[in-house]
Amino acid sequence: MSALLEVEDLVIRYPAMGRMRAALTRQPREFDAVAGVSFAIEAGQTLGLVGESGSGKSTVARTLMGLKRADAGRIRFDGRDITDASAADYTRLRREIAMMWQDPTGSLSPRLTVGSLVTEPLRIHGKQADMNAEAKRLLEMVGLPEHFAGRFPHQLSGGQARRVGVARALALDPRLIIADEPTAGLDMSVQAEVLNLLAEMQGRLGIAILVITHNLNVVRHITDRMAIMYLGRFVEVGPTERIFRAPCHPYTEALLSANPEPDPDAARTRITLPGEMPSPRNRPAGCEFHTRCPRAKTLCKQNAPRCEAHTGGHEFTCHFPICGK
Ligand SMILES: Nc1ncnc2c1ncn2[C@@H]1O[C@H](COP(=O)(O)OP(=O)(O)OP(=O)(O)O)[C@@H](O)[C@H]1O
Repeated sequence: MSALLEVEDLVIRYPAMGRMRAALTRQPREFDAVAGVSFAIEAGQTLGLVGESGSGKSTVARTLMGLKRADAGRIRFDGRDITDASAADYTRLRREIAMMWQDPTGSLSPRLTVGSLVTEPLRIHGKQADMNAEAKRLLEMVGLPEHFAGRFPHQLSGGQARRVGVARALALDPRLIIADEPTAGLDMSVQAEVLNLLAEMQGRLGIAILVITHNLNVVRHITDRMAIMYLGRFVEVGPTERIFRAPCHPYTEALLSANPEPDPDAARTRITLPGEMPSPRNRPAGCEFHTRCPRAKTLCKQNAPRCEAHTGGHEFTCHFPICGK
């Protein structure tokens, strides 16, 4: 049986400079913001896409939502190849793939009531339904009282706005939700509420979720598998608990070490990476992480490592993995 979403060798480019400048400097006109990523999400599974700002997470999400074209590779949803889907195809696909945007208050139209906002996807897709009853049902699903239907976005707290975002995403009974930084800007206690809500929806409705975040607590809380992105590529992919317990890639190790552990006995020594992530417009030779890697050796500067696989779908790209080959 094939996975619900399958992404194979996805490459996504942006223009680096104008034609004239490219000719004068003999530099390529485009650069790979996403440089060949592959992953699959089974029905009802949750995958976390993690990485620093600029690693290419949002670009992957935009392409999955049909807002940016893939330059190479394939995307299949429920067995259908949607790589070159038209705008009309995407209108239909948005019934099955819903997006939860990063800034919920900013993405909610200020003049619409919460009731209209949560039922808007139904109207856009021409669904015939009793909208008041639908608003009530959707608000109930996300734990908001019925009278919230009459409120406006500016009257909502950050956590309530997220719940409205989840309700909108659920309106068309999607099979996959793409959640971009679902807890950004929320207090810790509200973050936990929103994550519990997503986990509950996933468990109750069997919806698959792709979570895009740089917050490792989010990943640990709700994902089955995680993929760590660096410069538009995956450096490590595998079962979330296993990676938290025993990361293979030094970049994953550094990210995990910077994440506060709930259990102080399990706290790791913090690893501070030198410098910033290089630009994908100018990739380092050899292993692209070698310029910041505390464990880099001569080989890393010369040769790009191959992807190695452990059992259980745990893969990593490193010459000298921490977990052993
Ligand atoms: N419209 C654009 N035109 C040119 N380059 C872009 C564009 N959007 C993003 N980029 C570049 O593509 C790379 C990947 O960006 P992307 O926004 O996907 O990263 P991200 O990991 O989602 O970051 P963030 O967490 O800040 O959203 C970065 O180098 C970024 O500067």
